[in-house]
Amino acid sequence: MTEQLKQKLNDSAVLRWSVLALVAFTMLCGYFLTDVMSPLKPMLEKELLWDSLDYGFFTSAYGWFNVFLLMLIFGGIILDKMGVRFTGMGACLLMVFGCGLKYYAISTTFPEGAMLFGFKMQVTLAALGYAIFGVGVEIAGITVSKIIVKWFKGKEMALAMGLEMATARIGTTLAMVLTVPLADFFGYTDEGGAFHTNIPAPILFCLVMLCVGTIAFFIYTFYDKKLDASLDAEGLEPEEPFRMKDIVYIITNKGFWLIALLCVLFYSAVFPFIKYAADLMVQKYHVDPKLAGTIPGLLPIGAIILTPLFGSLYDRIGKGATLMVIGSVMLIFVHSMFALPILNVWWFATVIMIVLGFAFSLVPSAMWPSVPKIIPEKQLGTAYALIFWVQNWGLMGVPLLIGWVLNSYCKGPVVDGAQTYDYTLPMTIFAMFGVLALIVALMLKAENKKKGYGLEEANIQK
Ligand SMILES: NCCCC[C@H](N)C(=O)NCC(=O)O
Repeated sequence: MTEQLKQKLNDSAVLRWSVLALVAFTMLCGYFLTDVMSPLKPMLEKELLWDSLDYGFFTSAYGWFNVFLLMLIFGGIILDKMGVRFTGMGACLLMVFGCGLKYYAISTTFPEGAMLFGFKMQVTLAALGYAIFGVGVEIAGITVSKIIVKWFKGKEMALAMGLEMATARIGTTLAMVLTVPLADFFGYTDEGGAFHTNIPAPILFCLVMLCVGTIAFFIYTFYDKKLDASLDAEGLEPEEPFRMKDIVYIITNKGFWLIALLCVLFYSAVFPFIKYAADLMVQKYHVDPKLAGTIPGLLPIGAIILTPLFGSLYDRIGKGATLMVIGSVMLIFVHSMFALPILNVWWFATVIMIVLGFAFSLVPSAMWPSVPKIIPEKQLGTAYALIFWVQNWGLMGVPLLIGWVLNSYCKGPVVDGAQTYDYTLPMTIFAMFGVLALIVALMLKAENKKKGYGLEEANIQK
């Protein structure tokens, strides 16, 4: 066997970082669409006459099919059985289709009073599109995690996961910062002289981005084929086959459940918060609605810088379980500050958002690379899928809960035709998720000590 053949494809640093760039870009496009509606909440209420419950219902749709139709779990099984190329391409096509349906719903004027499943026709159709997209982006997420393990195991795995998440978060930042300017740029002034933002414009932009992201993933599939060939040439099985009984192994593992619980609790206090953060800036910190996405936009920016940094720290010195505990403490602090009636000024909100950026980097950069320490590689697709499935209960339920709480208990007076809200109760709910996340993080640290998962150990093999 020649020296060239003996070398696996992922031994080439240039190649493995290049494939990471391709799949991370696909995720960036997915994250952009995920949060594109958040800064538009006040405009949706004003222009399309949605209320907070409509918005909460629409936002919760992200998890409907993942949770109730078990699409994520099927996705994980398909991933372990059919491989990353087939599953990733399928996930990309679902994202494009879901986004297309959402664009159709938002750009169409339906007859007044038209209802579907008890909600406004437009809201329900947009939600259905978002639900289909949610299946695609989540399955893309587990596929990309598995791709990273495939290319980076025994190398810079946590750094690679951190960089992938950081790139994806650029999508969230773009959603926060670009959406309103895009909607305004394509807006129009009616005969009465009133200006109307163009809400569908940023969604169309996302649709185009998702098509480009799908092409990027398609290019990746060629590298993946080559990697499998190089593993074959080395006499290594590309991947061990998956068996159904592997699911039993995963769900009887206490460490797995602790990670899954920490995941749902932590992310319930972050992603659903992002959906309401722009509105919080307007309602509590009196930020101009046109700029309201800018401060929450800092959250992913902080994470973009810090997630790879903490990932690299975990690779080199370990302390994964401790990082998750510290991140949870910071989460409680941040949401308590947002809940308390103190310093209702934009700069304080900015400082607090930056601290949340730290927490939002610490926990994910330690949590995701910890899963392969608890679960064997051949079961990873299913394990990530099961964790995402548990997490999706929160991503679905919490935005709906917050929308309902706002509509039922937090309404203030209508000012200049716009409904005002008091965010104390929603922010207290988010802080409670932080408290529960801390308890689970401490339990995970104890379990690691007992079972020796190696969560406190470095990832890079010397
Ligand atoms: N806003 C995108 C939601 C993606 C959720 C996904 N299940 C996930 O948790 N990914 C890891 C991350 O930290 O983004």
